[in-house]
Amino acid sequence: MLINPTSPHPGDQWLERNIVDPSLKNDTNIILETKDLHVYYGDHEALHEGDLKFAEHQITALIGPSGSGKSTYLRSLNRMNDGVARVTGQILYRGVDVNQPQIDVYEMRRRIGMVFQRPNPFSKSIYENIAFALRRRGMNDKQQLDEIIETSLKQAALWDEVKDDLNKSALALSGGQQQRLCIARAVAVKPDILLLDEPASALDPVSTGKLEETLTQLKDQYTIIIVTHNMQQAARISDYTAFFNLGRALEYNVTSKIFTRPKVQLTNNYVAGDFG
Ligand SMILES: Nc1ncnc2c1ncn2[C@@H]1O[C@H](COP(=O)(O)OP(=O)(O)OP(=O)(O)O)[C@@H](O)[C@H]1O
Repeated sequence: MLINPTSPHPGDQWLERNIVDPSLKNDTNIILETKDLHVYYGDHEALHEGDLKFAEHQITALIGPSGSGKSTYLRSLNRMNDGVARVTGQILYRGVDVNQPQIDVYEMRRRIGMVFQRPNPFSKSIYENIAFALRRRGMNDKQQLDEIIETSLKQAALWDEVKDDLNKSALALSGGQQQRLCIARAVAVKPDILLLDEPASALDPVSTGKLEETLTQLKDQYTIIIVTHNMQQAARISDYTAFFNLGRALEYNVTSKIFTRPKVQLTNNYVAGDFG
């Protein structure tokens, strides 16, 4: 059955977006879960019906047409929408609702880190870009800082390119290197989850390839949720994919199924490039 992409209620097929992969039905490896999530910008409801579960050490891609609510959803997960949008419903990180008033937002964002669309390094050296957050957390031991900075740059697959000049300005790096530095900065504080909002959209194909390789390696240690417009990228790097349309997560499944045998016609149309 064809679904009208402009209809806010594509009927019973909504039910079919439900999680079907057994690993996601086993709640023991669920690190993050959203329930009955609604997000409003003023009177405009930008997101509704976004019930998703994320398994540990998996990459999940959020795909869908422009304005479908992917970034709104992602930014709600670590409260980046605070002061911008009103969020109702539950966002459970290891069973704890991140919107509870007693939550330490700074600590929560350390555990649920974020990398933005455009690389945003500070106007400081490569070393200081990473040391900054560590010092803020009270770490001042030079040897300890050196070790963590080296490990983080290695995890972000940037170490070999910058190890001989860590005092160089981060702004002198290429766009792709800057984005990997932002990943190094995010992983230095040992998060559990990394949220990435179209991290490759400003990068050339070579840098994009390196970034994808880096993300694939990072999933051994982190749970990754990535918004992308790039279907090939979602298919290449993600284990699970959620298709968003008109403010709802319409279908969610293992990536291979979303791209080869989606249950919802609209998902099929989107991944086939019929609209976007
Ligand atoms: N800061 C904001 N203030 C008001 N409305 C917003 C804001 N951010 C997003 N919106 C609206 O919320 C809806 C969802 O936008 P969102 O950016 O989440 O979609 P998206 O799927 O990420 O789109 P894109 O792929 O273009 O980034 C859109 O109607 C958008 O105009």
